[in-house]
Amino acid sequence: MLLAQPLEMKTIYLGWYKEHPSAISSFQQMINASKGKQIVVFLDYDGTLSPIVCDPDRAFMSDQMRAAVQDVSKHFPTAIISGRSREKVYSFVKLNEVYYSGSHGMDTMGPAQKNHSYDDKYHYKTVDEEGNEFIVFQPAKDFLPAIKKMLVEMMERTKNIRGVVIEDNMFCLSVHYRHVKDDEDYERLEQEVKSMLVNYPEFHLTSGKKVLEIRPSIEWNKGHALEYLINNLGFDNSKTLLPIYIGDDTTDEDAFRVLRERGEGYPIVVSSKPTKTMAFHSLHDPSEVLSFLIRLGRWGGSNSNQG
Ligand SMILES: O=P(O)(O)OC[C@H]1O[C@H](O[C@H]2O[C@H](CO)[C@@H](O)[C@H](O)[C@H]2O)[C@H](O)[C@@H](O)[C@@H]1O
Repeated sequence: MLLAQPLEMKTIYLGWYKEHPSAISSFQQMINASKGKQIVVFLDYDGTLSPIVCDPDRAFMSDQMRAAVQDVSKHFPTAIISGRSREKVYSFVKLNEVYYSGSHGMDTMGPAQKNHSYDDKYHYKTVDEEGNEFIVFQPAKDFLPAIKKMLVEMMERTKNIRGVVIEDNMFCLSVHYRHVKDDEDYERLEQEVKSMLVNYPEFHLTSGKKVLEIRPSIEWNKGHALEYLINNLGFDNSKTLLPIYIGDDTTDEDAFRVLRERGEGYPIVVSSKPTKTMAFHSLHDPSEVLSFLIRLGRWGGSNSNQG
C-alpha cells in the first residue's frame, strides 16, 4: 500500500498534465493557430503575476515580470483582471499601457469608444495625464455604502480573533485567515462572517486561497469583465479574436468558462498540482508565467503584422 501510493499519485499527475498540457510546451502549436487572428491577453494578478505570500500588502511583482507584461502589451491589448481593488492592483503593476479590472471584474477601466454613449449611472469618463479618455464601468456601484458599513462591522466583529486580516477591495471585502492558527478561531471567524451576512442578504460569500470573500450578489464576475473588455476594446468585428487568459484561482474559472463557451482562445490555469479546472493548458507557477510571457512578447516583436 505504501509503495503503491506514490505511483498512484504519479499516474493522477501525468493524467492531469495530459489533459492540461503545459502552455510552454504547446507554445508553437498555440501560435500556429493564431494566424490571422487578433491575440488579446488577460492576466490575473495574485498567484499569476506575483507569488502567493503571507502578507497581502507585500505581494509585489518582480521587475522582470513587469518588463515581460509591458513587452506583451506593446504587441497585444493586455488587461489585468484581479480580485483586488483596481487602484491597488495598479499600484503593484504600475504600467499605463495595460487595462485594469479590479474587484473581481466589478470595476473596469477601458478605452472610451467613439460614437458610443455611456449615459448610465454605472459608467463614467476619466482622462489620464496624457489626455487619453477612458471609461470606468462599475456595475456594483449601488452596493458601495453597504460595503463600507460591512467593513467597519467586520473589523469590530473580528478584532479579538488573532491573525485575521481584512482587505478593502472597493466592491468586495477579503477576509484573510492565512494567519489564523487555531481551528476554533477559524470557526469563530466563519461564524462572524456568516452571521453578519444575515443582515446583508444582497451579498454572498465565496472563497479563495485562505481567504473568504464578501461579494455583492450581482451577476458579474471575471468572465463578464473579460467579455466587457473584449466588446469595448474597439476590435474590428470581422477579425477573429484569440484571447489568452492566465489565472490561478477559482474566480478565474468564470473567465475560463467564457472562453470555452465562446469557443475561442486559450484559458491557462496556473497550478503546481492537479486541480479541477475549465482551462485547456497549464503553467506550474508565476515563474512559468514569466517564461510564457517573455516568449509571447518576443514572438509578438518578430511578427509586426500582429496586434
Ligand atoms: O484575483 P487575484 O488577483 O488573484 O486576487 C485574489 C485575491 O488575492 C490576494 O489574496 C491572495 O494572495 C495574497 C498575497 O499573495 C495571499 O496572502 C492570500 O492568502 C491570497 O488569498 C488578495 O489579497 C485578495 O484581496 C484577492 O481577492
